Amino acid sequence: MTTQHPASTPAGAETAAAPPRPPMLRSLARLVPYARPALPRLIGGALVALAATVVSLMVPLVIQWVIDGPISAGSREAVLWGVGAVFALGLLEALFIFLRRALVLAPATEVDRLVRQAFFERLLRLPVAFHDRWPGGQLLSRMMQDIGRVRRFLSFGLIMLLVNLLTIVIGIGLLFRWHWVLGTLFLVCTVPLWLASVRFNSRFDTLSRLSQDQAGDLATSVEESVHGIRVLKAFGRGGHALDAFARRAESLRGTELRKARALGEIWFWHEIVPVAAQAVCLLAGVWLVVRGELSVGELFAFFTLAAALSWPIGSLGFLFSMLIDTRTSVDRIFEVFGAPITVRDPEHAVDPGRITGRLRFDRVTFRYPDMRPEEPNVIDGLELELEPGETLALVGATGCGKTTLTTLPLRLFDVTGGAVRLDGHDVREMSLETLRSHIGIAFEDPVLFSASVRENVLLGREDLEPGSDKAERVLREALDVAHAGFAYDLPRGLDTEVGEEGLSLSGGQRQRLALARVVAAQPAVLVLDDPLSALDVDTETRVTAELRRVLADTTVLVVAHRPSTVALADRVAVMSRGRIVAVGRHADLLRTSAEYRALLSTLGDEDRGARSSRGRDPGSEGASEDRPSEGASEDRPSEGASEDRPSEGQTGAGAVA
Ligand SMILES: Nc1ncnc2c1ncn2[C@@H]1O[C@H](COP(=O)(O)OP(=O)(O)OP(=O)(O)O)[C@@H](O)[C@H]1O
Repeated sequence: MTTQHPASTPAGAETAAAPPRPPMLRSLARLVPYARPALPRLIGGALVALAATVVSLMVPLVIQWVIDGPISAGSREAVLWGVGAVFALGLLEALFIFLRRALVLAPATEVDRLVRQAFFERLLRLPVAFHDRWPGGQLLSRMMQDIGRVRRFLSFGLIMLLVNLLTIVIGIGLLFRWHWVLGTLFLVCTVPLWLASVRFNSRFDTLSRLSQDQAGDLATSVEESVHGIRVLKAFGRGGHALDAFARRAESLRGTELRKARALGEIWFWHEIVPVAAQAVCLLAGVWLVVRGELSVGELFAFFTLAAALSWPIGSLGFLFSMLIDTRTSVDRIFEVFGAPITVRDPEHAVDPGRITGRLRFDRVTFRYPDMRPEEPNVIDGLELELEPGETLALVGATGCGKTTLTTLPLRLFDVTGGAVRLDGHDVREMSLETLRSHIGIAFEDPVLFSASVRENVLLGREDLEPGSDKAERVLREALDVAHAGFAYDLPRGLDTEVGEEGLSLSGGQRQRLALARVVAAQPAVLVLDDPLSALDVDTETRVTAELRRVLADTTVLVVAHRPSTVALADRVAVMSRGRIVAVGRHADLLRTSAEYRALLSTLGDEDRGARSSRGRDPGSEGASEDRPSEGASEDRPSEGASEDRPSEGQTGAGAVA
């Protein structure tokens, strides 16, 4: 992703429509709902910090009293009392600082946890369209880095900023108490500081956003490279990925350096101004003492207080930079919170009762949200109906919209026109939970989680008590149907952790576990997006036969990329440019549809090409790709039903010709 600044959202269209940035206070106020449980302790921490400041400001007053009183009067005992009081005030201040830390640490971590949890929950609820557009690294950096920054600000920056500002106001008020000339001089001397601060704030604000977006880009580089490590290695592109990473790291470094320079500059002003103010005030103070308008004690106290104000003034630059960084982080976090949840439960969900599995695409139109207006709809007024218990294969040229169509019944995307109906109900009228309990999906690219085989396969069966007899039965049946018996031979059997994304397994093994998962869910409607593409033909044929037997009552919509997958179907629908152009039994279509014949011949070519380049799934048993084994061909559902269902030879280009 190229960095987008200042409103870093990944899609160009979304950036253009990005809402205006809220002012600082409104931006930070969005944290209040998450900070509410922690507020009492945070306020307590702020009060204690204020008490520490008040105590520290009392020291100059005691000093003034000691100099003008006991020292002038020569009372040794009173001087000792004064020294004791200064010591006691120092102790009290240290105690208050300790208390502040103890009070705010735990609540800040609690806010951190709450925001993190809400952020993750939001990520889970946001539609697939959102995740298609946002790079993972950007989300990860917001989740980890930005939320961590908010925690640090709540536990330290916010309180110190408030307390130091208050200290400065009270301190300058006290300076006026001793002599208005000194107070005015001190205040005037700080004017360059405030001017430098305004310039710093706007400059640092821009840099802050840039660096945080660049950190997100960097995280995306790592995420993409780790994810695609096999491709990088296979193509020897590790060096290229490293170069790209180094360039991004260098950009981030550059921005961080500019930030550090800006911070260094403001630190300089914050350090120099109090010292310069003291020098000017010293001159004026001595002159006032000589004129008898100020006592020595008052002058001494003035400087003690001015010195005590050095840290609050000096720290402001750093605290403002923290504030700006935090505001940027809050903006970045709330860009995700503010992203619309477009696929949501209806206000009044219908309960469809028992589902028979009639699936109808009713003049369905669909286009992806980020498509340009001149691009045609991906699905364009498509009509298709699947009878309960029917298996329908969807075939079509690459890019015609098959995968897109499979995402619509489950509402991974919502149709942009028409409706998908399940047993006559528009799927948008049902709650997502109900809908997803009736429709299952298996993708060509199977995703497994870092969990055991058992947990992965039973992912959709929350209703089953883990380890119960029923759960075990469902698990074993699903593994049988998907021909995933290899799972029993893994080092810890079904308790074997399959590793991140199941990458410790072969592609075919992952596909079969993903298929077992959808079979175990026992939905009324099953949507299969070429889920057996990594299997050799014989294993695929056996799995297909088993699916047909077990899923006799299940409505199945299967995307077929090869003739052997068409064997699963009662009927075949031919898709072209987002529409169904022919639908019928395989044999009928062979006779009546030239498009189908042409398509099958290309599918046959692709099939052979794909299988010879892909190689056989190492986990599958059976014959070689080109010569089906005897046993396998006996198992074939197409045998004896050659009229209706294509066998390998029939569906290839040769058969069609
Ligand atoms: N997230 C997306 N945003 C924008 N356009 C997309 C998106 N996903 C797919 N498309 C476009 O939609 C069209 C249909 O894609 P789809 O994946 O549904 O085709 P397909 O028929 O399944 O192709 P294949 O057989 O190669 O898998 C393609 O032109 C594709 O570029």
